[in-house]
Amino acid sequence: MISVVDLNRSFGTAHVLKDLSFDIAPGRMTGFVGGNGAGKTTTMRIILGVLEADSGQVLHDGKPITAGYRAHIGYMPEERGLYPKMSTIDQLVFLGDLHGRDRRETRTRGMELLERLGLAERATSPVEELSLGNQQRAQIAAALIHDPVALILDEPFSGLDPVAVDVTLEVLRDVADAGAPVLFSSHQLDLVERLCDELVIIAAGEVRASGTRAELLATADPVWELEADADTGWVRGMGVRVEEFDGGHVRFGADSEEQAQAVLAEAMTRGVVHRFGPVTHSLHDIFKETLA
Ligand SMILES: Nc1ncnc2c1ncn2[C@@H]1O[C@H](COP(=O)(O)OP(=O)(O)OP(=O)(O)O)[C@@H](O)[C@H]1O
Repeated sequence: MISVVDLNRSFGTAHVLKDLSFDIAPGRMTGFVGGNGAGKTTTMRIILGVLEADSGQVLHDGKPITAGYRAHIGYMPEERGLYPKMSTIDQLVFLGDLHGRDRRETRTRGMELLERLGLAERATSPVEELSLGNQQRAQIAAALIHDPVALILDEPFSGLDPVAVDVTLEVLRDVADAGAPVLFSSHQLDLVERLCDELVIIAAGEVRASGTRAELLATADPVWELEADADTGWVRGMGVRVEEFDGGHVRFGADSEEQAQAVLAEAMTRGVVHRFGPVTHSLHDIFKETLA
């Protein structure tokens, strides 16, 4: 388990991380979501030790994280950092060297990774000759080449086509399934919704919500929708919270299923009901609500 505990960090007068705390559990994919400038990259850089916090701690299994453990984390930084003139496979072997890995084994492992990521045919091309999406795949391979004990990935899916997203996801899932904690930031909520086991939503350097997808969805206020052939303005008098109203269509929050059913019963005495039921929330709704 990697834990960040009460992290604070300022740049000049801007206080960008404020008592930020969350866990990255082993064997889980944790999505780190927040708007531009929320503090995701700053947090990741502090976890990796490339930036210092003003206060707070990064723990590994409850103890201060060590340089030795950090060296074995697979990191994909926001500022991508491969050597443009070096071929992808040589790059991977070079990174393996830095981790003291056997060159022949690293080359084999590198080719396997490139194969899985759909980049094997370009293995010997200089990185600068790859398309942006393929450079991104090469970066993912670079984060994985030393069999990392944990993964911290800054926007790993940006710029990837849907097929590449799927293969990358499989590869990351394998790392998590092997027991490593995996944290990735993303703006793409649909992806986060599909990919991650746990979510941490931050805004202005503070955690606004965290938990599993189901836990977050359960925190959302239950909302119902009613569509009838007659005007539904009377719903306002039923003691529920009307969120949207447009003639025969109304969306409202109720404290209980019974209260919502009472609205349905009333609607049926007034005319034909075309549709009635609870509204299924998406993470997108939660995200908007959390950041509102
Ligand atoms: N080296 C720095 N010097 C000054 N300000 C910085 C520095 N690094 C980050 N900041 C500021 O800290 C805040 C948080 O930035 P950070 O990059 O962590 O956000 P983010 O959530 O990763 O955003 P994005 O999704 O846009 O990448 C921003 O206001 C940013 O301008």
